[in-house]
Amino acid sequence: MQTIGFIGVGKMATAIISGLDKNKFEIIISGHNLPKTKKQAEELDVKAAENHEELVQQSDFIVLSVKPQVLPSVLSQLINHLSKDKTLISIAAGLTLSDLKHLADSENQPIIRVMPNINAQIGQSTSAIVKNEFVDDSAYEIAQRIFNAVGSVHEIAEKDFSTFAAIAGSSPAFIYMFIDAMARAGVLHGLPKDQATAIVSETVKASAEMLLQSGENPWSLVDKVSSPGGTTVAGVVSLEQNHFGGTVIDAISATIEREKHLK
Ligand SMILES: NC(=O)C1=CN([C@@H]2O[C@H](COP(=O)(O)OP(=O)(O)OC[C@H]3O[C@@H](n4cnc5c(N)ncnc54)[C@H](O)[C@@H]3O)[C@@H](O)[C@H]2O)C=CC1
Ligand SMILES: O=C(O)[C@@H]1CCC=N1
Repeated sequence: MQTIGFIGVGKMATAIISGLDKNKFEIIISGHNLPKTKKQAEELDVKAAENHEELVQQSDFIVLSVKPQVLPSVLSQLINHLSKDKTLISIAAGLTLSDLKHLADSENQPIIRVMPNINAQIGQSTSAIVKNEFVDDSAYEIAQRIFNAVGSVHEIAEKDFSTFAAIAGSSPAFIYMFIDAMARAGVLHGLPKDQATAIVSETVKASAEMLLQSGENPWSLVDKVSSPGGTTVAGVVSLEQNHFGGTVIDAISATIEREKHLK
């Protein structure tokens, strides 16, 4: 059985570990506070390493799940313990395969970059994956299996990772903002907040399902909902007049821009 080590056990690592079948993968974790790591290991039903070095020694795959600003110092502690039969997987935003190779101080270290999202927590992450030339087919297939266990995996070119990170990694936050704003409008007009949030969430979920299942493009569905002289088109025109599309595009561009300056 392959052993997967997670360094940094915060929101993302916890979400991913929760979705993995412990009968198919051996899982080991290490953090920066041993008593806390041991408690997390108990809760997640996985092993705790005494330190990062021990984790690396015992792991076939090492998932770097710390913040991008912390990752360089973590990786610098691992340099002397890495070998070509161990694959590094980074889920950090903003650090390229080339940055990671440089930080690992190795010319031919197998490295995979993945961008998951918070929906891993319910087994529905939309993740992107890319590898360097030192990852063999079998390691790449196992890495894809790890992230397929918590959602879907898209192979994309590394040049598109910043864009993917914005429209899939960060976008759940923007979607929650949209849901909350619409629910608040429901409250303004008399509905209880919990009920309004549930109503909007169900509608957002079904509308996304509709797009995926029907294969129609979003604007043709907008037109289907908008009766001539009816209610929907009044709201559609108000959104347009208030720069809804442009505002969303600006937010994605700002997110992409920030990703490029994280390290
Ligand atoms: N939160 C999200 O929605 C997403 C996050 N990511 C990426 O995932 C990575 C982790 O993000 P989160 O889980 O959100 O952050 P987090 O802050 O919840 O988790 C990071 C964990 O690392 C631990 N840590 C700090 N210093 C450490 C060290 N020296 N050694 C070991 N552990 C240490 C912290 O105690 C914390 O538990 C980041 O690089 C982020 O860019 C990627 C996609 C989505
Ligand atoms: O906000 C962040 O930096 C991370 C990357 C994608 C989602 N959260």
